[in-house]
Amino acid sequence: MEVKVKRLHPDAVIPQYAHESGDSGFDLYALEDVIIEPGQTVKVRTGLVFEIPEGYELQIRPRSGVSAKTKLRVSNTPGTVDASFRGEVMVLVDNIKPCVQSGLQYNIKEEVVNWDDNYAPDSYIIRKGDRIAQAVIVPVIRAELVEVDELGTTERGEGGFGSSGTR
Ligand SMILES: O=c1ccn([C@H]2C[C@H](O)[C@@H](COP(=O)(O)OP(=O)(O)OP(=O)(O)O)O2)c(=O)[nH]1
Repeated sequence: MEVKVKRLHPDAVIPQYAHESGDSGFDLYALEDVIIEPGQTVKVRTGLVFEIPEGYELQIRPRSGVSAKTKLRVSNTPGTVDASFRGEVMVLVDNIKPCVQSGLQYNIKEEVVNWDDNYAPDSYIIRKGDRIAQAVIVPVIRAELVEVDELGTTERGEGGFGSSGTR
């Protein structure tokens, strides 16, 4: 399947699947440097516009490495990029690191990059070209939603939210 992608900036990186086959997704690259302070949510530019074929969507998901190594999280995972969307794809990222006033600033490898009172403590810097998230193209079903008075019964019924216990 072919998916058209347009760069809004010459520095935007056209993503590729890392392996010739078998990868579900391709990484999304930050277009520019962004500092994220503790508790902050930022929109990270990719510099890319996609033309997703009708019947599909692009989902933005976290990279496990970034989640395992840092306190950066994709805010709205999975982010939905609609087939009809012709704007720049942005990645919403939260810094959930509690601010302990350490004066340290980290990069996405969780290496300390600054120790300087000019930087907000416990902030992260995402550098231009960092792979901050991944994207997966998935089929979607557009259902016809029909209002009714009665629904079919099931064994589970209304049980949910831990009703079966945790073990
Ligand atoms: O992480 C995301 C999520 C969404 N979008 C873009 C593509 C998507 O098609 C559009 C709208 O997203 P969504 O439907 O999640 O936003 P909404 O809050 O429901 O706003 P809208 O009223 O614009 O649909 O924003 C992104 O670039 N990144």
